[in-house]
Amino acid sequence: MSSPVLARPRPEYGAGDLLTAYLPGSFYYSSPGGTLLADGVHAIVRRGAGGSHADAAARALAQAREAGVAEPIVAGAIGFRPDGESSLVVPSVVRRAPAPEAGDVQGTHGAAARSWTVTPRPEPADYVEAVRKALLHIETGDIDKVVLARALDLTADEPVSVPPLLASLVWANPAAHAFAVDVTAPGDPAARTLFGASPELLISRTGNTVVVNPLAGSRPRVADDPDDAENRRRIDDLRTAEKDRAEHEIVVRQIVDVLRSLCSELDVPDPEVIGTPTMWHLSTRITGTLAAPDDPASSSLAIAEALHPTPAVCGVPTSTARDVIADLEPTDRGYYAGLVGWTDADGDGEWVVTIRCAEAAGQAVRVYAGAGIVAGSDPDAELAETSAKFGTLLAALGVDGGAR
Ligand SMILES: C=C(O[C@H]1C=CC=C(C(=O)O)[C@@H]1O)C(=O)O
Repeated sequence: MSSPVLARPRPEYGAGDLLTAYLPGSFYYSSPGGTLLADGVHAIVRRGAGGSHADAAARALAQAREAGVAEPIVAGAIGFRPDGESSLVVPSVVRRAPAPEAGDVQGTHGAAARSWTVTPRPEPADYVEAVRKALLHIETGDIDKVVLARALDLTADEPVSVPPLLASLVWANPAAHAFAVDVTAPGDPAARTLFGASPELLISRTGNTVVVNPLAGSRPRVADDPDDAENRRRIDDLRTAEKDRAEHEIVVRQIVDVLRSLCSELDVPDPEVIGTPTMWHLSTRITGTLAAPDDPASSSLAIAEALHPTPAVCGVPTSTARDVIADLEPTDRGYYAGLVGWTDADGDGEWVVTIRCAEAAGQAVRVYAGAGIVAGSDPDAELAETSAKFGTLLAALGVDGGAR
């Protein structure tokens, strides 16, 4: 008679357990698909010259399996620029839990309330001027669209602790794609953590199904609107505004072009309006069936790299828009407008667009926000839109967002 195989039972975690267990240095990611906390570094994933992150990840995952790592993943962040920074690892230990729900997350806004000095980069008037210059590029036909971003540099009177900020972000919007990634590079004077709560899914892949959910076209959400009349008016306005529909359509078109070459079926519904605690956005939830899921080009990270940068963060045509961004934005984007997520050895995974985010190092936090500029954009309205987008992070930081 054979004896039963003894297996150590897998511990079960709740989303709140993993959020509470997060410490800087770990990788945290939660979304409606579930919660993931990854600790330790089994291997650092570096692409070779001219190679892709997806190829480097596939090699690292194969080696990790050979080394006996059970169900390895590659997790981390990739910066905006093609030659920019990346921070990808095969973690030593991965814990998973269901998606966070309102009830199981403790937190408050302003968890880190303290005194801050705030320096806008550039000054708001200079951002408005940059939008005007971008509109000239659109008028002359160099580009159809560009996303112009700005940053706020915040300095606290003591070192910034990321865990309560992350908890605040998840508490404020459990349905967001919340993340915290160690992005410290050799030689950095202090550990750096990228964290945020992105509403924009770049791609999720489960088996042969992919979901891509671009957002573009926005209105600030009114917090104090007792009968919701003003918010309803803004939603209707956004749904029908020609400028916003055009801005959105540019993004969907580029994404569909990429997915068509990979999918045997593609469902592209009409845009709808979705809300975050601070914004309303036009959203299109695209679903596809992969024609060749075993092809390395169909892994979640390979598709994410093929889609990046979408015109939700860069523009059209991509390379000219990138040049316009380099010319008009005074600060390097770093990890902002890149991608954050994870992929496993089967190619399944989830990557989000790195927006509604900040980078913390020592006493400093840099918060980013951008807005899509197309023909018909109003420079003052774009400034107001970026101010509203800062609200996601500023609320968590306990910084008054007025007139930023
Ligand atoms: C670039 C950002 O947002 C993008 C995502 C949603 C709506 C957007 C917009 O309406 O401009 C942007 O494309 C950002 O939040 O920094």
